[in-house]
Amino acid sequence: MLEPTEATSDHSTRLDAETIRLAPKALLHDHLDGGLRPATILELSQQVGHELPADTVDGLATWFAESADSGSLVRYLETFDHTIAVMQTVEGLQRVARECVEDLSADGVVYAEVRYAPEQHLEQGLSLDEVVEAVEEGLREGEVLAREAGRPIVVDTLVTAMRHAAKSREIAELAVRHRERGVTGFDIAGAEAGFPPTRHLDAFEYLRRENFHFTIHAGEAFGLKSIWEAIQWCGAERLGHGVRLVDDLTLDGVPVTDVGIPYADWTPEQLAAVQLGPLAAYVRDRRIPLEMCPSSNLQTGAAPTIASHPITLLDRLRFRVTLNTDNRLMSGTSMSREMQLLVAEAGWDLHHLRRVTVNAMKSAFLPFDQRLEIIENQIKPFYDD
Ligand SMILES: O=c1[nH]cnc2c1ncn2[C@@H]1O[C@H](CO)[C@@H](O)[C@H]1O
Ligand SMILES: [Zn+2]
Repeated sequence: MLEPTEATSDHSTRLDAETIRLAPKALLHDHLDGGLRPATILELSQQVGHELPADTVDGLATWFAESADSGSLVRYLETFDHTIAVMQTVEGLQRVARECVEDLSADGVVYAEVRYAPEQHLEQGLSLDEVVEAVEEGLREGEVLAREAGRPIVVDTLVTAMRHAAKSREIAELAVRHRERGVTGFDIAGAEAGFPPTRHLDAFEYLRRENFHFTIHAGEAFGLKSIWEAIQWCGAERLGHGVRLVDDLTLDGVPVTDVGIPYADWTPEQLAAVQLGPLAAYVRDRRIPLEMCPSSNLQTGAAPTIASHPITLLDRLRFRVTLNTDNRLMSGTSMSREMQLLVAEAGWDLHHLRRVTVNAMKSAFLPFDQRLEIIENQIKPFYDD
């Protein structure tokens, strides 16, 4: 039987906003082109002559959050036109990457894998390799600044191919070419419905032969079939989102999403009685990491509220859940904010935050010895204090 999760009063009383901000965090799913500072978009857009839907920092931040809040993944993705437009030069890419590292480190993130699709940054003549080199250069600058500020952080990249395009094999080769220079993995992203991951089998087979790591966005805007294909056909090591995995769970024959009790209030007996379908059982048995992004899912309609977001049920059922931001700009969020939301609305405490943090670090594409070092030297000393 599963052990109930104890909420210790000691932990909950300590969980003010500042404690959460200081807590070391590991982030596996964050889009570089979804995390720009509004002020930077404004400045860069003037330099490159790109017209924006708002002309003040606050106006722009509001425009992104509201436009992304459409309930549809396809419309959510349209907002990226305005970030990608200012990421077409070496200077633009370097600056965005550097600021990304500074912002994550200021939020207490000690390890991050940031992803982006190089094929979307070729409009002004850069080559795919030049795009990757510019981003890596900006990240290294950011790491130096963060270290100088006393907040060390390691940031690697996942190179993404767009699932509607037909470039995944070329992009996979690009990722492998830069494996010694900060690229630790590969991903596919973009509209999910109509673009199954099996369209990109060639890329995944190549990556496996290269002993390279990859994750796949699956089970966000489309259901179990997408998750099944990502794992069983493509061989994904992790799942981007994976929220729809709850469609494979029932309690007394009722889909868990129809039970109508906030997940934080489920009793140990109810949790123990949840029935896992074969795919969900496989994912839990194999400890396949789920890169979950609560706020993003509310915006795209993949989950209704924080309290009823599957992350809480899947965590209590001991799936290997990780907590992520997805797109900090579009969701107006940060790792601290995602943690605060779960604490305020879904019954999470420091014990759960520690678990998702250690899970993320265990699931990172960073080499094992470096993962252990971060867990032992940065994560455990804080959470076990
Ligand atoms: O939640 C998401 N689901 C699917 N695709 C996404 C999501 N967020 C961002 N992107 C897509 O990934 C590209 C590379 O970073 C972005 O340009 C966006 O189109
Ligand atoms: Zn994503």
